[in-house]
Amino acid sequence: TPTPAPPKPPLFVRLGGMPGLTAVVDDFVSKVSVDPRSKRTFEGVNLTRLKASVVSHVCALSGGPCKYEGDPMALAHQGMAISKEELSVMGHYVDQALRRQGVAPEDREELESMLDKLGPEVLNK
Ligand code: HEM
Repeated sequence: TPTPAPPKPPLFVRLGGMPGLTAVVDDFVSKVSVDPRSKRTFEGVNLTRLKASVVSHVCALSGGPCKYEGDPMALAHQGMAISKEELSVMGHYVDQALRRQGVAPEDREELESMLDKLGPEVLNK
């Protein structure tokens, strides 16, 4: 009888656990917060605190051992009027950070499709 495929570890583990995820978030937040096309909303924001909060959010979403205690997405982006372009600039830097960190293509896609689903919650609030 055929051997069943072994279960995949959670996405969090495939992203490299806390060290991998921290490196990815540090990379893309640093880029998106200085790119002239997307830096607008980051003025005066504590990036260290923001990075920690985003790590905890993505960790929880990807099956990691975190509890996200920040604001829900629509509330966190309230009053920012984030545009499609700003979201797509961020998407570009997320993809670049995942590649740089050596995350496998299918795992990259899994995270990116998770983030795509949150787009409507952050856009135009
Ligand atoms: C799917 C897309 C996104 C996700 C999942 C996301 C996630 C988050 C999270 C978890 C926080 C922290 C909230 C808290 O600590 O209470 C946050 C805050 C923030 N996000 Fe996003 N975000 C997204 C898109 C964007 C985009 C496209 C921009 C701008 C280009 C942006 C700008 C900000 C800023 C400036 C803050 C900090 C607000 C503050 O501390 O005053 N976000 N986001």
